[in-house]
Amino acid sequence: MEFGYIERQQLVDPRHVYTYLPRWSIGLRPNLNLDYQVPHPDGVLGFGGNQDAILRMEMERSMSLFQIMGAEGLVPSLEEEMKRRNAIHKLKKIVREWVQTVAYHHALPERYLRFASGTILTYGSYGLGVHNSESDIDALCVGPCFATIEEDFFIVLRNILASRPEVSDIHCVKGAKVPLMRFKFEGISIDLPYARLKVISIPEDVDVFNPFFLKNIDDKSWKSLSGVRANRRILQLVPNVEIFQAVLRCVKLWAKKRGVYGNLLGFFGGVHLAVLSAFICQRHPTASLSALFFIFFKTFAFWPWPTPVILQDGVAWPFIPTDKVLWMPIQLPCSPYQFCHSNTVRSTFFIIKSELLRGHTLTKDILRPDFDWNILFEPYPYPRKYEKFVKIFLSASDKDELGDCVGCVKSRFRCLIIKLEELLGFCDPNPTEYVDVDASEPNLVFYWGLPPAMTDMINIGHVEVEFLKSTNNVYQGPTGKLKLSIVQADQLP
Ligand SMILES: Nc1ncnc2c1ncn2[C@@H]1O[C@H](COP(=O)(O)OP(=O)(O)OP(=O)(O)O)[C@@H](O)[C@H]1O
Ligand SMILES: [Mg+2]
Ligand SMILES: [Mg+2]
Repeated sequence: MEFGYIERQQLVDPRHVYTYLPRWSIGLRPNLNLDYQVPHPDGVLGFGGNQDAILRMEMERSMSLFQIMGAEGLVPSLEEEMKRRNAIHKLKKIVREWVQTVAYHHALPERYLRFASGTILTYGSYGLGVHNSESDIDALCVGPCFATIEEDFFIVLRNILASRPEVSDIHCVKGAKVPLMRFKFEGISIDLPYARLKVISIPEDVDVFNPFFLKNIDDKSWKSLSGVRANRRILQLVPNVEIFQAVLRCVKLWAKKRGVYGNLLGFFGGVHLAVLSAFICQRHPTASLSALFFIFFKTFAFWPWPTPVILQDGVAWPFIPTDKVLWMPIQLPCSPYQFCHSNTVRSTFFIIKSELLRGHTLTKDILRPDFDWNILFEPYPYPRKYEKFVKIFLSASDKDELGDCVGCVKSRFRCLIIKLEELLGFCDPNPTEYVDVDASEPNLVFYWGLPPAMTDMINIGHVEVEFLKSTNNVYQGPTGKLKLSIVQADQLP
C-alpha cells in the first residue's frame, strides 16, 4: 500500500530502488552519482499543461497541508499563546529584579544602580514562531557585566526561580556546550542559557548584532548568543516569514513522524531544519507551501553532501574547514559562520537520506488526483521494519534524579550509536521515549532498531559496561540505573 505506485517508478528510475531497501541496508551501498540540479522556482510543479488548473491544484495541496497542521495541533491556541507570553513577561520581571539584587550585592555605586538591567530574548522554535503546545521556550537570559554565570546565574537566580510557585523541576546543566538552567514555568518547559554583556544597562530588546553590545564578551556568552543571532538572521533572510513558518512546521512534522528528529540521536535538530527550510524559501520567493515542501525533498534528497548548505545573505562567506568529519554540514547564518553542531553518524546519515528520498518519491507526483499527504506523514513502522532492538532502560528512585540521569545519558547517546555501529554495521536510534508502566521506579525506555545479522553474537553486557564508563565522565550526581538488552519486535510496547 505504502509504495504501491512507486513500483512503476522503480522500473524507470534506478534511484528509487533505495526506497524499497530496509534502512539498514542503505548505508552499505556506494553512493549513486546523481546529476541533479536544484529545480527552478515557481511553477515547478506544472511542466506544461493548463496553468490555471495547476495553480488550483497547488492551492488545494497547500490547503490540505494547513489542515493537517491544524489536526496535528501544530498551531497553539490563543489561550496557550497567552500563557507563553505571560510566562515570558514574568521571567523578564524576575530577571530585572535579579539584576538589581546582584547589583546591590556587588555594591554597585548608587549612580549606576538605577540603570542596571537585564532581559530575556526568546529564540528556538518559539522565537521562529513555529512552536506547538509541547515545544519548550528557549529563552536567553542577558545579564550585565557584573553578574557572573557561576554564582549570580547558577546560584542566585536559580534560588530565586526555585522559590517561585510557578517554577518546578529546575536543573542546572553546567557541562553542556551552552550551559543552561532547565525548568518548568507554569508547566511550560524553559531552556535558559546565560549571556553576560560588558555593559551595565541592557535594553529590553537588545540588538544582538550591534558591535557595541558584543565587545569583549566571553566565549560562553558568545555561544549562548549565537542561537538568538542565528534565529533572527534566518527571519531577516527569508522573503516571506509566514510561508517559511508553514514550511518549517511541515518539515518538522515529517521529521518527527519518520524518526529523523533529535540532534542528540544524530538526526536533525530544530536549527538544522530551520536553515534547510529557509534555504528553500529564499530561493523560491513566490512558490506556494506545497511547492516549497516538494522542492525541499527534491533538493535535499540529492544534495551532494558533505557540500555544506549555506544561507546566502549577500556576502560570500569563507568556507570554514573543520577537523571533525561532518556528514551533513549546515552553516549558521551569522558570524563566525560555524556549522550547526551535529551528532550525525554513518547510520543516521543514511537513515536521513533514505527518508528524504522517500519524501521525494512521494511528493514528486503532487498533482496526481489521488495524491494524499498523509502517506508522507505516516509514522515509521519500527516493529515491522526490524526484528531485533536494543532496549535502553533508564530508571531512578525519583523523578528529579531520573531527569538528571536521562540528560546525562542522552548527551552520550552518540557514543552508544557509534559502538553499536562498530559491532553491527548499523543502528536505527528511534527517538521515541517510552515508559515501562510495569516497573516500580520512574523510568524511561528507548528501543533502537538493529540489523538482523549478527545481533545474537554481540555481548550487550559488554556494550553496557563500556557505555556506562563514557557516562561516568560527565555524570557525578546520584546514580540512576541503566540496563541494555536485546529484545524481539513483538516485545515492543
Ligand atoms: N546543534 C546546534 N547547533 C547550533 N545551534 C543550536 C543547536 N541546537 C540548538 N541550537 C540553538 O538553540 C535553539 C533551540 O534549540 P532546540 O533544541 O530547543 O530547538 P528548537 O528549534 O527550539 O526546536 P524544538 O521545537 O524541538 O524545541 C536553536 O534554535 C538554535 O539556535
Ligand atoms: Mg526549543
Ligand atoms: Mg531547547
